[in-house]
Amino acid sequence: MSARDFDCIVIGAGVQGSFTAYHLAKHGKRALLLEQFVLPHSRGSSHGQTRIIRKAYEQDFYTQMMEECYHLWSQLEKEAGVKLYRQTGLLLMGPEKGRDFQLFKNTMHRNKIPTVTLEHAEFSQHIPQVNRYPGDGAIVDTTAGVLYADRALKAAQDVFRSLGGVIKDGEKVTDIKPGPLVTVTTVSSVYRAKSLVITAGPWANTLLSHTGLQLPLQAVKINVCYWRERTPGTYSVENRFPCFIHVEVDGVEHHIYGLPSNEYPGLMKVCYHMGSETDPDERDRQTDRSDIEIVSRYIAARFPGLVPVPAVVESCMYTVTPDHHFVLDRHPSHSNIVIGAGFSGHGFKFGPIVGKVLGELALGQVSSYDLSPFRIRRFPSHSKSAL
Ligand SMILES: Cc1cc2nc3c(=O)[nH]c(=O)nc-3n(C[C@H](O)[C@H](O)[C@H](O)COP(=O)(O)OP(=O)(O)OC[C@H]3O[C@@H](n4cnc5c(N)ncnc54)[C@H](O)[C@@H]3O)c2cc1C
Ligand SMILES: O=C(O)[C@@H]1CCCC=N1
Repeated sequence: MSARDFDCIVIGAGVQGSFTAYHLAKHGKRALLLEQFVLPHSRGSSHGQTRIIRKAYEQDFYTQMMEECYHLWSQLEKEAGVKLYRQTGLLLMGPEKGRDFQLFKNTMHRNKIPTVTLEHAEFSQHIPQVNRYPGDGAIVDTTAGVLYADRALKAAQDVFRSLGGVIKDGEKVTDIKPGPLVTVTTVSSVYRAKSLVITAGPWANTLLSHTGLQLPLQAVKINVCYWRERTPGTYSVENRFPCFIHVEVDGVEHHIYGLPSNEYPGLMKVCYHMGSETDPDERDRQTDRSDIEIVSRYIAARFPGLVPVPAVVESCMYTVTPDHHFVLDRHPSHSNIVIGAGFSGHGFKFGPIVGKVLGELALGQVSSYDLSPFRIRRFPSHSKSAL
């Protein structure tokens, strides 16, 4: 095998590509992870200090995947010798009789996820920092918490390297030639491999165009807002404030979510779970702030301990599918090309399991999970394969 020949090439060193490469190296495969930017970078979807991890979901299949995923996160913590997870619980709020609240609640109960339901009196006793509205339900997924995202990405990449994996960063892929051996051309070299995994985040369709496939993916810019506590520590991890998701907030289409103040002292991250469409190469030209206005109004009404003007605004991107479910599948025309895309703003926590599943597909194995919710063929009128 020459230095440019691999068992598998993975394009994109975000959370999903890094964990796919990690999984392949753990299985003794010679893997190459290609990244267009110099690592670490903040131009995709996986940067930033924190993400929510939870078992609370509307669908059983996500909740069930999280069961093993928690073990895989803890395994990486041990291998890398770093703390990646902090348990805080996740407070789910929303109209008690509403569809979304009921879906979350029923999934948690059906799957026997440890929960605590907060009735009105208990809510004001345990969460005095939030104004609860009449008719709102509140239930806590006690398994949930915070993942230290930047640290986690580095840990997966470090372990991958320590197992003999090769990372080439600052090396943008410019062409893909499908075949029994896939040829991948970058700005500075040409590589070949028995299989290829494309985990390119918001750039997925740019890369897929070399293979004759386009998916219904929308890249959106998210304004990541941090809000100042009037009294520092009010909503902090130390003060046992949990992560939260508020569903079906009055008059807005998408969830609002937040994490306890932690990474920036005195500031709490609260965001709207959607943004405005962007070209990933022109992210900073998307200047729409309507999501910030939505969160600001929400904070003024519900979080009296926060100043409703953002103190820090950072940028990140989601790659959204029409049903907000992931794409985890083989290419319809080239079975040795595997695609992980469309993580729709909730994929980080699944990194280790997504890496496992994509690695299995790349190795021609049967997946450990039922992948029917994630198949490309669920988009019949949109996906097209020209090759
Ligand atoms: C603000 C925000 C908050 C979020 N909160 C949560 C949360 O609380 N919990 C949760 O589970 N998830 C959350 N998510 C979602 C999660 O972070 C994403 O689903 C996940 O990071 C997607 O990872 P990815 O690897 O698919 O994409 P990316 O991280 O974008 O990685 C793709 C990589 O491919 C590279 N690439 C692209 N084209 C090429 C090319 N031609 N050549 C080489 N490399 C290329 C890119 O540079 C990039 O590094 C959040 C996302 C955002 C933006
Ligand atoms: O995935 C998550 O947990 C977060 C919070 C809810 C909306 C999206 N991301």
